[in-house]
Formats: sequence, C-alpha cells, structure tokens
Amino acid sequence: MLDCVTSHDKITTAASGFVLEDVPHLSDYIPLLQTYPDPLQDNPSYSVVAQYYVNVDDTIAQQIVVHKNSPRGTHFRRAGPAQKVYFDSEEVHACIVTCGGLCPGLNTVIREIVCGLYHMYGVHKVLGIQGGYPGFYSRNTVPLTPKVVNDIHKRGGSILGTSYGGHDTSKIVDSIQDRGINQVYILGGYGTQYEAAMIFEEVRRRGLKVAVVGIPKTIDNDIPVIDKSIGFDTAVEEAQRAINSAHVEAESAENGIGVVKLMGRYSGFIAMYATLASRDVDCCLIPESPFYLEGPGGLLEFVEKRLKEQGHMVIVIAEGAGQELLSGNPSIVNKQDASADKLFPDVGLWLSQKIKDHFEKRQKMAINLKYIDPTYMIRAIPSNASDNVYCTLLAQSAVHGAMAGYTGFTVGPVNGRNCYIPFHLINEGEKRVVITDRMWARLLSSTHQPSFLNPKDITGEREERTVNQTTDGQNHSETAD
Ligand SMILES: Nc1ncnc2c1ncn2[C@@H]1O[C@H](COP(=O)(O)OP(=O)(O)OP(=O)(O)O)[C@@H](O)[C@H]1O
Ligand SMILES: O=P(O)(O)OC[C@H]1O[C@](O)(CO)[C@@H](O)[C@@H]1O
Ligand SMILES: [Mg+2]
Repeated sequence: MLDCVTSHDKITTAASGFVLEDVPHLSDYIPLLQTYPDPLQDNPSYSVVAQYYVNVDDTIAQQIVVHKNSPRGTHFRRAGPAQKVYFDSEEVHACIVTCGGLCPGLNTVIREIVCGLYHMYGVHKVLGIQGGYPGFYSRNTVPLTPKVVNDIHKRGGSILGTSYGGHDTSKIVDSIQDRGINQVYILGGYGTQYEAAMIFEEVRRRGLKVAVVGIPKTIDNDIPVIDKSIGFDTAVEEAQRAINSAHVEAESAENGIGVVKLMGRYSGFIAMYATLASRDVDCCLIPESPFYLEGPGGLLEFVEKRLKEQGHMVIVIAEGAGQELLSGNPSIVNKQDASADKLFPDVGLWLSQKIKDHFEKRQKMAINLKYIDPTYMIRAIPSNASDNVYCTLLAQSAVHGAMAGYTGFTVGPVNGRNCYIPFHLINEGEKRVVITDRMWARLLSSTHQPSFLNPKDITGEREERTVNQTTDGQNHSETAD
C-alpha cells in the first residue's frame, strides 16, 4: 500500500508494521523519463561481481534490535547501483559543493564522487562550486577531473573552500538551471542538509531534471538517523593526542590539572568517545549533561578529591558544555555567526580560571593547570584510514543514487549499511548524546566522575524517552549498544 502523507513524505506500509520511508524519484514529477542500462555491466572491474545491482525492493531496518512480536518499524532504501539508470552518461553535468565548518574527509568524498562518476559511469562533466552555497551565484567554478583530484585525500580542508550563510535558495537554483547542472552533490552538516532540502523543493517546483543529494559531514556527529558522520573517527583519534599531552603534563607536576577543550557545540560525542578511548580522563563535560561547580557533588569538590587521591587529573570539556554558567561579556555571548549559530565564549578558558581561582585564591593550594585547545587542529587534518574507506563508500552510494534517478535524500550508513534517507527525517533535529543510555553510563563508570544529576532529573529523562519510544516506535537512543 502506498500512502503519500505530504509532498515531503513517501511512505509505504506493509504487514507486520513494516514502514518504508522512501526517497523522491525524478520520475515522481517528470513523466516518461527515458532509462538506460547501467554502464557498470560492461565495466571489467564490476562485471565479475555476482548480484552486483541492488534489488529495487532492498531496504535497511532502522531498528536492529527487535522483539518477537514488535512491529518491524522504519526502513530505508538500500544504497547501491541500480540496473536501470535515468541519466545518459554524456548528458550528466554534476557539481559538488562543501558548506559549513571543515571536517576531515571532505577532500576524500570530493575525490571519490569525481572518480566514481568518471570510472563507473563514464561521466566527464563535474564542476566544483567554490566557497559553499554563496559560491553558486558569486564565485568561480572549477572543473574537476580524476587528475585534478588524484592526491587531494591526503590534504585536510576542502579544495573547494567552504563558508557560512548565503543560502539564497532561489539564486542557487537559478545558477543550477543556468549552468545546465543536473546532479548536485552537497556536503555539509545539519544546516547544510536543511538548505539542501529547500534546493530540492525548488528544483521540484520548477520541474527540473536535477538530482539533489546530501552528504553528511561534521565532526560533531550530530546528524540524526545515520550511524556516524565522516570525520568523526578521525577527530576522536586526533583528540587522543591532546589528551595524552594533557595527561603527561598533569602527571609531571604537583597537583597537575590538564584541561582539554574539544568541539561539540550542542552534542558531546567527540568528548564522550575520546574520553572512553583514552582512559586517562578523570572528568568529561558535555552540553547534554549540565554540571555545577560549587558545593557538595560539584565539580570543584570532585577536582579536590581527585588531586588528593592521585595528585593529578585530566578534564575534557566540549565547547558547548556549561554555557549556561558563563555570564561573561554580553557582547560576546549574544553574537551569531553568518549561519545564525550562536558564538560561544571559550568555556575551557572560563573553567580553567574558575579552578585556578578556587584553589589558589580560596583554598590557598598551589596547582599546575595547563589548558589545551586543539579544536581547529583536530578538524583540519586529513581523514584517517577508516574515514577514508567510509568516505569512498558514501561517495559511491551518492553517485549510484543520483544516477538511478533518486533525489531529495541524504546518503548515510544505518546499522552499517548505506541507505538513502529523505531530507525531512534528517531535518527533524540534531542528534544528542542520551545521558540515560548505556554509553554515558559506561563513561561515568570509567571516570568515576559525579553525574551532576539528581534522581528526579533521571526519572524525568527516562519518562520522556519512554514516551518517545512508544509514540513513534523508534529507538531514539543513538549510543546504546
Ligand atoms: N536553517 C537553515 N536553513 C537554510 N540554510 C541553512 C540553515 N542553516 C544553515 N544553512 C546554510 O547551510 C550552510 C552551512 O551551514 P552551517 O554553518 O550551519 O554549517 P553546517 O552545515 O551545520 O555544518 P557544521 O555546523 O557542522 O559546521 C550555510 O551556507 C548556511 O547558510
Ligand atoms: O569556528 P567555526 O568555523 O564556526 O566552527 C566551529 C564549529 O564547527 C563545529 O565543529 C561543527 O563543524 C562545531 O562544533 C563548532 O562550533
Ligand atoms: Mg551547523
């Protein structure tokens, strides 16, 4: 049964509570589109693969843990090459744009989209849009060939540059139309995927044969639905170097304290995973878990206790943690960047000063505090091996989807398999660390830090999550195992 709820949703339901959250297809709004056999069948590298094409009915389950009688829940279209494609290779004019903050792996994805289009589909017209969304209407473009992109995965950043702000949908689609572009690959975080959805809507409104594909990037790992975003693994690995240095410094001094600030504006995934991986961290502070400094159960009491026990300690703090505690200079606190994201004062500096004041001025106790802020160093490096492979699969899945005529989707792994996820689900809200999940409990048990929560908060959080789980049948837990 096909049950189209709104113009955004393409939902199929079936027996046993199976739901397919399908993505739009060019043929949904353009009648009588011609199809072509997928050129991969003549490609010597791929033709040897038994069952190379994905079946049109293949889906990926969002919930991997199910009970005997529970509904099968939401599924997504499996990514991969289709037997029929909706673009002739000669006809394709693709473009790639990178938006938002930098992230390891951007260049790898650019490289693999270009090489995928060239080598798998014989597409030779790929354009790089420079400087993010505004680049569509205010900057030059750069032709991308396998030769141009050959070595770029070894470099951090994006060869195309990036930017904040400037998401003028109408001007962007005018530029797409004027340039004769018919496949748009958009790399970016939560804000970028939001605008990608608007570009898709405008393209559809104008009836253009243009596939709009979102590719998730962000070291914050806050894009919902998908397992993780590119660059996250690399960021967690690189954060270890800063934590190690903080630990070495702290251990070598009397009452040594190492404070490391990591990125994570609203989601503390990097801080949580880096802490769990390192085991040298005594306290991890993230935006999702409010903390307080003074009094019984407060952070300062814990720092004192740890210094007495072991003579040193390491604190990891995500940039968005404790922002509500910083009264600070209102001219800084109320500032926004070009994408309307609030500019945060430096919580690492603030915390370091508070700890110093507490021990040196009030307790008259000498401490040795070193503050390390590796945030931009972490996100400017090239992707590690695991992210590189991930970027390759993601880019190829994006190319297969566009060639097959799918549009209006973000590509990403769900339970380890790449799939096509409709924009409206990606845009529903950023992913957060769930502090009533096992992963956060694991962290608390490994650092032995206070939870800073009273039992009432925990009960409230649990109740809210139970309601969420029972109303939409989805597991909102992103970190549970
Ligand atoms: N709500 C929104 N609606 C439309 N466009 C948006 C929105 N938020 C951001 N954008 C556009 O998306 C682009 C990148 O946005 P942003 O700076 O928020 O980065 P991002 O994609 O969220 O990545 P990150 O925050 O992880 O660096 C900008 O050009 C911005 O104008
Ligand atoms: O200083 P910029 O370029 O705005 O980037 C900082 C932001 O980038 C992010 O890492 C997301 O990419 C956020 O955690 C952080 O707030
Ligand atoms: Mg953002």
